[in-house]
Amino acid sequence: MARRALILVEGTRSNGVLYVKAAQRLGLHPITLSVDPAQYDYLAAEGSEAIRVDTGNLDALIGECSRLRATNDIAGITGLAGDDESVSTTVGKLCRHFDLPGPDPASIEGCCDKFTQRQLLAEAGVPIPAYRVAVNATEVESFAAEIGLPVVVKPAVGSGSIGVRLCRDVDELAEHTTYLLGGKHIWRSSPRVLVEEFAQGPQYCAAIMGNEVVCISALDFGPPPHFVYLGGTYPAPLTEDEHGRIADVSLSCLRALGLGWGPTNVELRWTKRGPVVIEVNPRLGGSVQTIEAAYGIDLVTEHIKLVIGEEWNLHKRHSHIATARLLIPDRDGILDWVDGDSRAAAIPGVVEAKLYIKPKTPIVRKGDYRDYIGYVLAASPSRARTKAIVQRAVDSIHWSITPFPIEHEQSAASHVSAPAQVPSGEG
Ligand SMILES: Nc1ncnc2c1ncn2[C@@H]1O[C@H](COP(=O)(O)OP(=O)(O)OP(=O)(O)O)[C@@H](O)[C@H]1O
Repeated sequence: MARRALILVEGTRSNGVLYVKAAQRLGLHPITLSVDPAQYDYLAAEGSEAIRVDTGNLDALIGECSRLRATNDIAGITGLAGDDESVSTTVGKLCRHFDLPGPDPASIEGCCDKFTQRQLLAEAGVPIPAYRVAVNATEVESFAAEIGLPVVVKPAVGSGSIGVRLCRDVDELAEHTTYLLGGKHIWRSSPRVLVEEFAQGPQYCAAIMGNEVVCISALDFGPPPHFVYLGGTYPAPLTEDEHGRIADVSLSCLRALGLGWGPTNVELRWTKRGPVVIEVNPRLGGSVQTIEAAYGIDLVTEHIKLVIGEEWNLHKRHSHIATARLLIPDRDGILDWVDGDSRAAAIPGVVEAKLYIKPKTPIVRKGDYRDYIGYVLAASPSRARTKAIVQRAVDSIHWSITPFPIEHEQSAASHVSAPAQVPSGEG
């Protein structure tokens, strides 16, 4: 009998290995298709099959999957869009081609362009920040003046907070516009920049499967002008009324965007006018392990079940308070040493403590999700206890970074302006 294969198009540093392992647990043979499989360390570490394919090219993917069908029963296909969200649309089309369960590619495409997404949400009356799309510096400047500073300026297509900045005055605005439009930012398509009202208030994220809000978390970010994701807590401390309003707005996004198949993540901020939608992503967020620690639901496994046409089970097995904390280096330079991960992992209540970096690695912070060097996840039945456990774990991890010599420091300084973000860092 042919083995049952799960095709994974591309991967991610956070969720990729979870998909590979969950597929194996479900008795499936995972096969990753990627433009560069070597970028995913877990494939070699797990000995998981990978094939080099131009995943930006639908015909190439169809060709490879057709070839694989000779020796495999393809049970399902799904995509793990890392930096390149167009993968999700291509995967939707690939599923349609092979008549396999998958999301609507047109809805995914609309969602992945932040400007189109804003337009669709605005038409449906979903609360969002004021926004404009600009193609040159003059437009950025005049739209920012129209909206009023501070504004958030970001690429119309992108993820992981790459190129997203808070511009509080005209100098920051000019500097970031030059960064985005002056050749430093890498554009996959013609440059378009969103200029948005800065929606101020605590940030939440609704994790949705199908049309069901599974849970809502509170998210933490590093200091402005960057939006470096620092972690999140499940469930968010919300009243029933606040929870209901966030859930309602999140579900209205699904209707506006034609989503509702598989996982969706809705990020919102609670502002003076209540919940305002920051972004809708048609995929699982990076918090699946935190959700599992809080509720005992493995959303990766449940997503794969949907992808292969099986029934999922979103039943919560328990209800704990789970917090994930990413460790961000406090300065640029060469990492001399780092330790304490096993000490942190041994603390009761710590689910996982990991370091992603080895000594002698140069560190140049970028001001986005790529900056994290470690991770701590803790859970307990009480909010205060979880908070204390996370703090103890973070405090157990130490490192030392020697700044670059002066000539490097000057060139590095142009990428960087974030101060220390994790109090546990050495020095
Ligand atoms: N208009 C805004 N008002 C307030 N905060 C914003 C706004 N736009 C973006 N942000 C902040 O910047 C972060 C990243 O922005 P956004 O989600 O648009 O970018 P992204 O690159 O798609 O990130 P991700 O893939 O993590 O969702 C948001 O999570 C939010 O904290």
